[in-house]
Amino acid sequence: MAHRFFVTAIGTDSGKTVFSAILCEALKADYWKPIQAGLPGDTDTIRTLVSNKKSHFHEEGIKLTTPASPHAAGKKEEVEVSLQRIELPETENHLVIEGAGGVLVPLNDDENVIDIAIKFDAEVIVVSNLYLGSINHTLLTIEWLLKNQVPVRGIVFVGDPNPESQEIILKRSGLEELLHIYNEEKITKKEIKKYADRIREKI
Ligand SMILES: Nc1ncnc2c1ncn2[C@@H]1O[C@H](COP(=O)(O)OP(=O)(O)OP(=O)(O)O)[C@@H](O)[C@H]1O
Ligand SMILES: C[C@H](N)[C@H](N)CCCCCC(=O)O
Ligand SMILES: [Mg+2]
Repeated sequence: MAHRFFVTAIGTDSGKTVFSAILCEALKADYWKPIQAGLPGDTDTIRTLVSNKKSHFHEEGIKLTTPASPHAAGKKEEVEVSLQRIELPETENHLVIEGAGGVLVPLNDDENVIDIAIKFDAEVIVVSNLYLGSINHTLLTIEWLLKNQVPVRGIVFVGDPNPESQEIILKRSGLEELLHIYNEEKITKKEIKKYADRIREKI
């Protein structure tokens, strides 16, 4: 059966696109960014990072150029941002869907980015950066997801190892660590392939 994953994080600029590239490479999966706010778009970045020839990069659902929360970017550009306007691309392949920012980033007055994962029955993967303060951000994100019955596949840590933080997050959440992405000097196709080899057997 084809997997459908939704990659979220505990904030913005956290490594969702990098991890999405890794997951696409590991599964030769398709990629889709349902709401893009800001340039360059993540889909173009993913194209430069994925090496396999099977992955297909679908057109973004809603494209905004303003680097802001989708609700604000939509208002500024006079574009309607709503769940109803976002349609799943057709594919038989595994699909990696990348959110925008974190779970409760608003699309509009009533809807949030995470509603996209719920609408399309995707399993959520949480990218958790390791910085002072990240325990709270990570556990709040996971608690919200689990209390709202959103299926969470696991956690991906990004950054310098912090065993105390990682252990307590895993223990309190009961979730599995799927991958640890270290701080790399540069993110290129080579690093993406290296991490794809590590996550392949876990997913
Ligand atoms: N492990 C890493 N090592 C070094 N640089 C990284 C790593 N992970 C991410 N980066 C860099 O950090 C920046 C932000 O990462 P990325 O674009 O993946 O974040 P994002 O969560 O997708 O952001 P957005 O919310 O805008 O979609 C990028 O320039 C990326 O190359
Ligand atoms: C511009 C940025 N890179 C993302 N596309 C959107 C992030 C929205 C974050 C909103 C917030 O949580 O304050
Ligand atoms: Mg991104």
